[in-house]
Amino acid sequence: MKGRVITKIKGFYYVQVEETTYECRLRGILKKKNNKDNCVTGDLVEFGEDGFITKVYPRQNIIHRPLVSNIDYLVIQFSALDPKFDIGRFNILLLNAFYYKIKPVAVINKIELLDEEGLKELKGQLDFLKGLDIEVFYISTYENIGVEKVKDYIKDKITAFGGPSGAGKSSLLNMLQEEKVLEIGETSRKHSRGKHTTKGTTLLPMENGGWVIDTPGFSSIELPPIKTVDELAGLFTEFNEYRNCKYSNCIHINEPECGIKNELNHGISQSRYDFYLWCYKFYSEERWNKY
Ligand SMILES: Nc1nc2c(ncn2[C@@H]2O[C@H](COP(=O)(O)OP(=O)(O)OP(=O)(O)O)[C@@H](O)[C@H]2O)c(=O)[nH]1
Ligand SMILES: [Zn+2]
Repeated sequence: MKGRVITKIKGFYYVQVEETTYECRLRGILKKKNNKDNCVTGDLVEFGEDGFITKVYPRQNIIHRPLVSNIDYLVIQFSALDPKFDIGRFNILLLNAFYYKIKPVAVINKIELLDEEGLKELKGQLDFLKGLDIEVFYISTYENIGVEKVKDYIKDKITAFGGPSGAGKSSLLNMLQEEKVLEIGETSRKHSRGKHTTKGTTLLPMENGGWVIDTPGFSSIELPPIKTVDELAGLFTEFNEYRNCKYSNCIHINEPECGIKNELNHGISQSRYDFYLWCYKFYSEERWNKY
């Protein structure tokens, strides 16, 4: 049978096939010593009637904190106020999403705290997301505004969360996941779900299909291990269209006739370009010269 690993508890893998969860183990041949990546939460696997997993399907992506694979969306969640929205930190999360090949979705919570003027200003700051084909949801978990729309959008997918402390990630997670506790087969009861069992990352099912990852993973301050300036520029996907620079090795900083700089305030937003410069400075000073 083919199913999805939704959690790992003490060496057992819980594999969901439609409405049922099976307790499985990994075939020895699939185990590599000291390798936690053999089979992880999120993996699509093949298993037999004996409960042994015989195959782990190729992954679309994997992250290690929390350890989980095949993530479809990263919800980048901030609050409008308290704590105040921070475009710099927002861009850092966006960079992570592109680096780990996870489609980003922006969620701004606590909008009931903003007046009309404030909301307009915030929308202006996030206007560049249209050009990146990224959806933005303005929500309030307190007043249940916009939560259903988020739910619809991430239906049938695996969704991770990131954002600063206090943005309301736990509040949103609680509203997205299905109320009923997962049904786990008899045999597993002795191993599972006690308060003190060590448990891996868990996919929490949503009512209409799909899962949310139980632990918010990405922080708004960590920068991904980008190795070169080309790799960095490649993660600004809005640059792609305008890369008709005079010099083929242009890094879009001081060179003349740069296709990116020519597009400033047209195809390329100033705030994104400023963030690119900020990253370039950070990586070249703090990372790239320290081999
Ligand atoms: N005003 C307002 N407050 C909210 C809303 N949603 C959540 N909060 C409050 O914001 C605070 C932080 O919410 P959490 O859900 O714990 O935030 P979090 O992002 O999980 O925070 P960490 O666990 O620190 O990462 C709590 O006091 C919530 O009650 C909202 O829509 N409006
Ligand atoms: Zn250029």
